[in-house]
Amino acid sequence: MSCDYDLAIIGTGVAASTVATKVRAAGQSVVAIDSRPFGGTCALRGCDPKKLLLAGADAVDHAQRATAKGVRAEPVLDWPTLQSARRRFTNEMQESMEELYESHGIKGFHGRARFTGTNSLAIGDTKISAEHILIAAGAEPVSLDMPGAEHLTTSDEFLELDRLPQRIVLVGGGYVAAEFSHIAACGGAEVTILQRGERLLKNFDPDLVGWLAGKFERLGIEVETGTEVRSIETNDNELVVTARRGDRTIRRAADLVVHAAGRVPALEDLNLAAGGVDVRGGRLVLNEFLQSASNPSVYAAGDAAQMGPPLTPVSSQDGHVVAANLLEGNHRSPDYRGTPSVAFTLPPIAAVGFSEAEARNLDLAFTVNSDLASDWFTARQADEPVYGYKVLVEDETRRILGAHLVGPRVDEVINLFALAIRAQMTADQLKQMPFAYPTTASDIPSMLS
Ligand SMILES: Cc1cc2nc3c(=O)[nH]c(=O)nc-3n(C[C@H](O)[C@H](O)[C@H](O)COP(=O)(O)OP(=O)(O)OC[C@H]3O[C@@H](n4cnc5c(N)ncnc54)[C@H](O)[C@@H]3O)c2cc1C
Ligand SMILES: NC(=O)c1ccc[n+]([C@@H]2O[C@H](COP(=O)([O-])OP(=O)(O)OC[C@H]3O[C@@H](n4cnc5c(N)ncnc54)[C@H](O)[C@@H]3O)[C@@H](O)[C@H]2O)c1
Repeated sequence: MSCDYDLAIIGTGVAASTVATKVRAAGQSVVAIDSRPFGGTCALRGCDPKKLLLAGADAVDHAQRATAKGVRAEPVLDWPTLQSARRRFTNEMQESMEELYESHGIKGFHGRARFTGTNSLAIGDTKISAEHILIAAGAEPVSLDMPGAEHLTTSDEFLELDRLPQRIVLVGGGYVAAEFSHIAACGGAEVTILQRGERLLKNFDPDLVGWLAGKFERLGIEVETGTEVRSIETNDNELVVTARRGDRTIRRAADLVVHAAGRVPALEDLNLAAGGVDVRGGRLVLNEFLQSASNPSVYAAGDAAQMGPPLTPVSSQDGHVVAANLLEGNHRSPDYRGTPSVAFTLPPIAAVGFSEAEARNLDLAFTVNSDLASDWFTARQADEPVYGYKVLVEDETRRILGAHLVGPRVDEVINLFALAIRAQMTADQLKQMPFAYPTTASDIPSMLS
């Protein structure tokens, strides 16, 4: 049976566009389907718009820290102006993504896709068939089974707020809560984080997160850990959040309650059973080639596949892997080693490679170089006392096993450690690098002694 297209792709985010452009460039016919404007989460509702809002927050934070350098005026974040800048960027991004698909000769459909057979999809009343189907549908906020969950504001909605409400509660204490709390606090809001876990930012080193906690305090952010949100009620013009901490009940009144409690693969309405695509525990069952174990015509990539952490560089790598496997037969598997991750707090916190706990669990023999470096030049010139590092160096090989950083510009410096890990460089080779001075990177040799 001949199909309408060689490849049909559900989604138009980083994973989807990587595969679409490569497969189309090889001469195959490709159709991409998205129920929202083309471009996906990172460009339109995640990394980029968030970092634009953070740029405003960062300027306010820096000016507040720089009084000792003669900065005098009390900075104010004008939220509507900041949002106009964000909106301009997002609108341009949407347009350029639509153009990208068109200019590559990739057919685009706007609508919700669902499987109707092993090689077929329906988008509303339109039916299409394809030799291969890629699920690159991303992730969505995990549904919270509690009374009043309908009052939660999603991260998508937070990033588009026309007005910043005065009292904001964030449910959860991971990436979204940490980043949004710093944006909102610098915008003048009173912010509370209610986190079920025992600490904030579980994907980052606990000592460094402890050092960063001082900054949450300085920004006036209330952080309650070990606290599970149980319900949200409306009371006149406000929301009341009820949470449990051990046997204590905590209540907070708020104007806005934000969902920051995690995201799961967006698989729910894909009708995967009709496509013969197996799912176990809310995740697609995939082989090492990112191919469905039950339907060889189907591949998955990015947040929808969740083979690696749900981050943009992982979606991009998955895209390259799937494109290679589609074009040359199954031969490539993703290798997520040395993928850096950053939570863009003020200052940022970053990690790459093994955590100290992971390295100990693996019984590796290694040396830990770690310090709170508030008195180093980097911290002093930036007026930011939150500056510290933890670098793990394997004893026998002297290779970098993991690097963990918090402080000014570590979101850039972590990429150098990622490069060292991917290239299997030794600590001694890295120490001999002539880094430009004075930069945060020029501290690297001192982190390796
Ligand atoms: C607030 C926020 C901030 C983030 N910040 C960062 C960051 O700083 N750095 C980082 O590395 N990562 C960040 N991430 C994570 C990053 O955005 C994702 O890992 C990445 O965008 C996933 O890309 P993807 O291509 O897998 O899916 P997506 O970009 O999510 O694309 C999936 C697309 O599929 C569409 N879709 C879903 N179901 C269907 C259907 N049935 N029919 C049609 N279309 C459908 C969706 O509309 C969506 O456009 C952030 C995430 C969020 C939410
Ligand atoms: N800078 C970045 O790279 C970045 C930024 C934002 C989001 N993201 C991606 O998006 C994903 C989702 O981010 P996120 O921050 O929503 O999730 P997360 O998984 O980072 O954190 C969610 C937290 O919510 C807590 N939680 C769950 N239910 C709760 C409840 N009822 N009450 C209180 N706490 C509760 C959990 O204990 C968990 O610690 C992340 O996994 C990340 O990969 C990345």
